[in-house]
Amino acid sequence: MIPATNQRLSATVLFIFGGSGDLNLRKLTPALYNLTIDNYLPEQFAVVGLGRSDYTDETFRERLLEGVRQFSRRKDDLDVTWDRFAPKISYLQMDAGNENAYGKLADYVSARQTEWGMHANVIFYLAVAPQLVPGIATNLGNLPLCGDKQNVRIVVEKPFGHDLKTARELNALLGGLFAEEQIYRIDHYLGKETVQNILALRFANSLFEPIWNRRYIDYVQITASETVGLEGRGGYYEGSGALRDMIQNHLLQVLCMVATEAPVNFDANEVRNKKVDVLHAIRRIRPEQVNDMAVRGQYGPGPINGEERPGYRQEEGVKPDSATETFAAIKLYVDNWRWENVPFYLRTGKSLPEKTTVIKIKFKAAPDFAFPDEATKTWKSNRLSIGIQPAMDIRLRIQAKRPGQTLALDPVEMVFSYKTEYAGQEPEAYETLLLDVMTGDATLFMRADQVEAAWQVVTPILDAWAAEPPADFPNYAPGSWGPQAADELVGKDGFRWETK
Ligand SMILES: NC(=O)C1=CN([C@@H]2O[C@H](COP(=O)(O)OP(=O)(O)OC[C@H]3O[C@@H](n4cnc5c(N)ncnc54)[C@H](OP(=O)(O)O)[C@@H]3O)[C@@H](O)[C@H]2O)C=CC1
Ligand SMILES: O=C1O[C@H](COP(=O)(O)O)[C@@H](O)[C@H](O)[C@H]1O
Repeated sequence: MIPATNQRLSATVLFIFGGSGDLNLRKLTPALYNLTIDNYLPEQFAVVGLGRSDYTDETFRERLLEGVRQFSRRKDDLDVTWDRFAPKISYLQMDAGNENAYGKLADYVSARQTEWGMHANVIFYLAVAPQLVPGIATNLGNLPLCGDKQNVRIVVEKPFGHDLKTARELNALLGGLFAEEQIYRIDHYLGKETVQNILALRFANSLFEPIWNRRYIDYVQITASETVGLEGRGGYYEGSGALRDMIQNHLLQVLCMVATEAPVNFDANEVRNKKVDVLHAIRRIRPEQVNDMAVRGQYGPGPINGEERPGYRQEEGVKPDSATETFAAIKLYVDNWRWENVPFYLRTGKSLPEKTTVIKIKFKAAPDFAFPDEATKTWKSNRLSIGIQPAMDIRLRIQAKRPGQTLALDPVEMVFSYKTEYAGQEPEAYETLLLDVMTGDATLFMRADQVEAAWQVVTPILDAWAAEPPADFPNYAPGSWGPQAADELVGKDGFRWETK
């Protein structure tokens, strides 16, 4: 989390493997640029992009400036701030598979330390495809400078492993090369303001905690829907699918924020211990239960918002008979004192009608016997909606008396909106996360056991789906809310999906 005060950071060298890639262009450089505007970066700061592509420092900076123009949340005073930031950027052409090239990184750090006259923190950010991670980590781990547990950190992007086995292998590899406190496994949802705010809402207000349990809550729904299709990421997505891409990481982390017990303090390990307890408490789905607890879908061709779209199987990099799911909905139970038998429904998908991530917490209905029948026609139970994005808000639905001489009731909402309250100036997730890596705060990052516990939750579903290829793919139209079976998943419990 960004420190309450504009605390001074130590001198830092940040290496970005995948400097020439999309993540750096869209997210990392715009985030660093915004941290520059806010004066969070230390005076002695250097960022080095790495890749095989041919750039000079100058052409690399030009490319990144384009990225800032296109993707930064703020562009005001662009020339002035860019001139302040650009000299800190350089490019190093290097094939990550060439183990002899890594000495150059150590030389670069020594040169900066000599120039600055001080020791520097060193961060290696691995913004590369997952298959490159073991090799890069091994070469870095062999550098003597990485023995400095205090000041050298490695950041690993998602996906963290392809399944439980490969996640364990990667954890074992990283654990043999680095101390756990040096390893920062990114889940960018944890950097979102609205996700962090769940803990503030729950534990900085006395109002909610007494009713935040099975006695008062009917169910929890977490939806992360996207209108986009593959956006050229077929090569990655085809081997992943919605369950691995979104639920194993982002949505389970959001579930943990909703379900966790109160931490005693906000130390990284305390918060992560409490969250991993939730993952351990999730009821294991037995193979014969998978069809009752999980639904998968894949979009076909068709129009979305007036635009004709190819089906998933027609996208580049996708097999014509692909069994990869672009939609997944699952039902989970958290078997502990607080949550016994409260269903948690999670769903995500591509080519859906809207881009939204929202949590709906539905409370049990109040008894209505005292009110006349006419008054209860629109009776709705209380519901807390936590808008993660694009709407960043919290809405509490209550019943109100409609003004007039008759006793009629309407459901109405009490709203807290970031836009009205904070003028929409929230930092992007990557700003928060990069700053956290620089300050050495791992609270919002995944610990090895958390990643593995999350894989354990989805493993039975992944196994069952792999064993039985879907017979009905493609089974939803672009612009719809996924396959009909997803409605039945909640419908058979007497509920329906809620986005509005
Ligand atoms: N893009 C996004 O919005 C998001 C991406 N991620 C994750 O970030 C990671 C990177 O994704 P993304 O930026 O989209 O991928 P890209 O394909 O755009 O970039 C891959 C990068 O890896 C570099 N690279 C590939 N092979 C080598 C090599 N042998 N030696 C050195 N560099 C190499 C490429 O550089 P060059 O070609 O110059 O060698 C390029 O800079 C992935 O794990 C992805 O899942 C996570 C969330 C969002
Ligand atoms: O990690 C990923 O997240 C994005 C969605 O992120 P958001 O912040 O826009 O909600 C998703 O499109 C992508 O497939 C996935 O890899």
